[in-house]
Amino acid sequence: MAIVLGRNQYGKAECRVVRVYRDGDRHEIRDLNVSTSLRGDFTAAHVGGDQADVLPTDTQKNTAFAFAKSKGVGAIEEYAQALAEHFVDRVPKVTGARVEVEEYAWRRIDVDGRGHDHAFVRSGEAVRNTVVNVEGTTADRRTWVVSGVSDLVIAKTTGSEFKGFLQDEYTTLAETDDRVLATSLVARWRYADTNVDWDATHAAVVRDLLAVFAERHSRALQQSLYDMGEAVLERHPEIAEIRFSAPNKHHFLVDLAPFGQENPGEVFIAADRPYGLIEATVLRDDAPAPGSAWHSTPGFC
Ligand SMILES: O=c1[nH]c(=O)c2[nH]c(=O)[nH]c2[nH]1
Repeated sequence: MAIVLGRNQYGKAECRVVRVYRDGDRHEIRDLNVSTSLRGDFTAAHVGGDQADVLPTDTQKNTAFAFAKSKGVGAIEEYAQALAEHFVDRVPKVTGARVEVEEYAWRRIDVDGRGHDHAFVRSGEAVRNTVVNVEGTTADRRTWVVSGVSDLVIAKTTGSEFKGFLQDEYTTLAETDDRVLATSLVARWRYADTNVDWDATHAAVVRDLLAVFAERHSRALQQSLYDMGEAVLERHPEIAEIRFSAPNKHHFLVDLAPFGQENPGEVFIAADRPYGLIEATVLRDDAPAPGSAWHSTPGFC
């Protein structure tokens, strides 16, 4: 029997990069969480502790900050791609790089109807993210971009039912044709290529997800996810597939009868645990193979 090194990668997780643009009085702020991960043949580092081929994670962190200054932060997809290409091109042993970027949104503080020049408030609506995987150097480069959104907390107070489900001796859930449907949506979508207007497409996809959730009657969260995914793929030919992870944030009707009150869908208890966890992928049947697009992105079926 021999013991050998299996799959491995290494990098700096969660570099909190804040880039302020201060070209005039009116500043701009970009707030990122950047994680890098390099892969290749790093056997010598693991088996024997030889660091000769190892670009320290500290250097990877420094590069993330230096690029925020020298290249600026445009769309997070572009910034992540530049970083990933740098590591693959410049570090001899690196054959693949994964760069994940989350972006926290800020908006200007409104003072007398005008957005302040240099004071901001975090807008907590959702977190935009991207994962860029690059393999091979210039002549033989492959790039995969998966972008998405997390913490998109959404609810509808009607237009949702759940009935006709399988029942057995353990079933107690009542059928309903009018319930609150709520989730904290995580969606990630894989682009078919890299020739994309990243900011515009991201905004449009989020708009489409929200509109379908709002307007389409839901027979179950599963159906809502499928409908949302189908709409995104119909409207965005540049997207090959979309994956969802959606906790069903149950809202249970409170029994107010002991207090002599009726409760026609007005007072709910929002339970935080346990929750149903509904996950689904919606894709084109002729979607290009995912390759390394989903490398190290857990939490999706
Ligand atoms: O939308 C739902 N899907 C389910 O699979 C499920 N199961 C459950 O108890 N409630 C719900 N709601």
